[in-house]
Amino acid sequence: MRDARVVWLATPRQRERGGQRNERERERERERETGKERKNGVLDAGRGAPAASQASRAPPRQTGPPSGAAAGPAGRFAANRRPVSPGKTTICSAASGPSAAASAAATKKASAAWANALWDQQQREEAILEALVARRSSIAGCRDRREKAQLRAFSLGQELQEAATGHPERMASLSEAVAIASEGLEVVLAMASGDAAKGHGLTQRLGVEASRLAELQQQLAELQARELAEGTGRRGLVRRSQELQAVAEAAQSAQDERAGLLAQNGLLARRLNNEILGLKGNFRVFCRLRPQRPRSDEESKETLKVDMQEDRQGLTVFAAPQRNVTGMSEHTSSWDFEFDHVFRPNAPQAIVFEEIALLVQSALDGYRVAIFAYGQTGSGKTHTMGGSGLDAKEDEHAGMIPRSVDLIFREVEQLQQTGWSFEVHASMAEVYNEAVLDLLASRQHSQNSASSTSDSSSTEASFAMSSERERSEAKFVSGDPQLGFRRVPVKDASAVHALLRRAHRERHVAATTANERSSRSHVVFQLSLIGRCEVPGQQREVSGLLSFVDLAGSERLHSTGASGERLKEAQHINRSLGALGDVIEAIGRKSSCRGSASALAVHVPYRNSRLTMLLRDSLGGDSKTLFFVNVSPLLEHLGETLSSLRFASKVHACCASAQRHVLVADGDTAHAPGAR
Ligand SMILES: Nc1ncnc2c1ncn2[C@@H]1O[C@H](COP(=O)(O)OP(=O)(O)OP(=O)(O)O)[C@@H](O)[C@H]1O
Repeated sequence: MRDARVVWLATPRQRERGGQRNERERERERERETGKERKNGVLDAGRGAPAASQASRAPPRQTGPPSGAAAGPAGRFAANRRPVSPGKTTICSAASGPSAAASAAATKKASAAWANALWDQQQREEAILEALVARRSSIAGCRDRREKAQLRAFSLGQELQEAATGHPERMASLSEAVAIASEGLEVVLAMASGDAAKGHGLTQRLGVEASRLAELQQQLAELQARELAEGTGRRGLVRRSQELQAVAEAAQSAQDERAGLLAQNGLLARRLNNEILGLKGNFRVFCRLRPQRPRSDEESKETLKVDMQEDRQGLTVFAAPQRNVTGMSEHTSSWDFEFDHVFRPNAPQAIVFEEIALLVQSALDGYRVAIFAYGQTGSGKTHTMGGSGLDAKEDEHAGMIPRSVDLIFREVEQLQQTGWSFEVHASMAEVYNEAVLDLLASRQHSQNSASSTSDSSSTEASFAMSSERERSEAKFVSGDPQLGFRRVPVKDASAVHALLRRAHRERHVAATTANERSSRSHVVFQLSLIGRCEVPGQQREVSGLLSFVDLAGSERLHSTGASGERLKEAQHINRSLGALGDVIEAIGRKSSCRGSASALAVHVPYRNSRLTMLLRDSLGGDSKTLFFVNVSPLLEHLGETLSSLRFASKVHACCASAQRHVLVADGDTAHAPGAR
């Protein structure tokens, strides 16, 4: 376009002047060349046959004249001016004389040299001519081509001028279009530039978004993988939990079955236990001899002579030998007694407890069990029942009560594993001069909390806060002592031990104010046991009662010579012990005629004393009763010892009689309330 525009911009006048100048130059050039040709006229002849000139150039420089005439200008020149051979020159000189010959030879030689030089010059000129001819030919060719090109350019210029002249409007419109297109292009370029900037920003954002997207995709993939894994894990957990549930159900059913079997086994064991007890007798009497206390005033006193046979559960008590009136002979009185078991003075508490453990356990089967300690003052009743201070749970001297409490709660714990649950209540009362005192009553306000916890110190502290007046006023139970009794719920053995310690202190306080009242009163400690079995198909409820009775020391009024308060106490004690004996004797008779109409006619005089009223539920019927008769080792207590042993022997006789009747009437059946 630009070339076209440049060509188009030259004016016709300019182009005409350019053409005239070129033409004049060409004319001048032709004249110069024509002039040259005139000067070189010699050469003009050979211009028409350059090929022949070329061919004549072949023979090289020679020492003699050419052998023949050469064709063409070179040949002609050679024919006119042939170089002279020196040999021929010598021959010529010999014919005309020696000096002439020498001169001729020299001339010949110079002529040969001149000819040769001329020959060389001629050769060079020919070469130049040939080059000139070739150049001229080339120039002529160029000139022709230039002329043709000038003609062609001229015609094209004319065509262009015609085209420009004939289509100005189109050119203008094209130019305008080009301008518009240029503007449009610029706009497009500007837009493209803006778009490029925008595109760059967008590209950057796109990059950020792309990386964010990639990140999100990766997170999604991770989540999906995790979800897959969790899904697998969840499925595994569900499967595992189902398996565990199945195992748990199987274990539960096995446990139920085991519990059922255990319950049945326990039941059978207890039935067997109770049958053994039944065979041994529901009334039993154990005799326990107290050892002589070392390092006491007893060491200097005469001891009672007692003979115990190995092959039987009995003993023979000997009086001191007595001389007859003449003094010539000596007589020793002796008394034989039979009991269910006799413990020697050195028998430890644990051995004694072994003998009563089954009896204690039967209270958990719904039996009413009563364990009495009977004997004169200082014979070891309290020691047998409570041990050293009633709180020696872990002590080897711990008595039957703390050991029984521990056993009961151990058993309760084991029974819980077989589907049993127990409610245990404790009560403690004292019967003094036919009055019943509730030893747990004064702290009733704190009993519930005290019983539900094994923190005995807090209960003791609260108990200590109440004044002695409050305690003494609150403790007396009027009316039916069984109804007035407070039964305190206890959760474990330590709660019971705490109660026992406090009751012991309470009793001790009373003893200081009432002068050895402890030995002049009966103390009754009871645990009521209500058990429920929840095993399917074996549901039942049992209610047992375990009573420990530390009886007041028996006393022979005529031998002690007591009077006043002591006499009154002794009378109450003897009366209540007599009433107890009567009740036991009536129970024995009733048991003897079990199953007959006369059994109904036997009246059991429970209401003859506060003690028997209190123990009404613990005596008779299907209850199990054990009497410890404690014996002092001192000879000086022989009278009291014999009295106690006779009382115990009477009880044992009744029990033995009743037992024989039971065995005859019921065969080997032992009555088990829990088995009903
Ligand atoms: N089996 C025994 N072994 C060792 N010491 C004993 C035994 N029995 C009793 N004692 C001791 O004999 C003394 C009197 O015993 P204990 O107080 O138990 O008699 P008690 O019959 O309860 O008297 P009381 O009727 O006056 O209360 C106590 O010091 C006691 O420790």
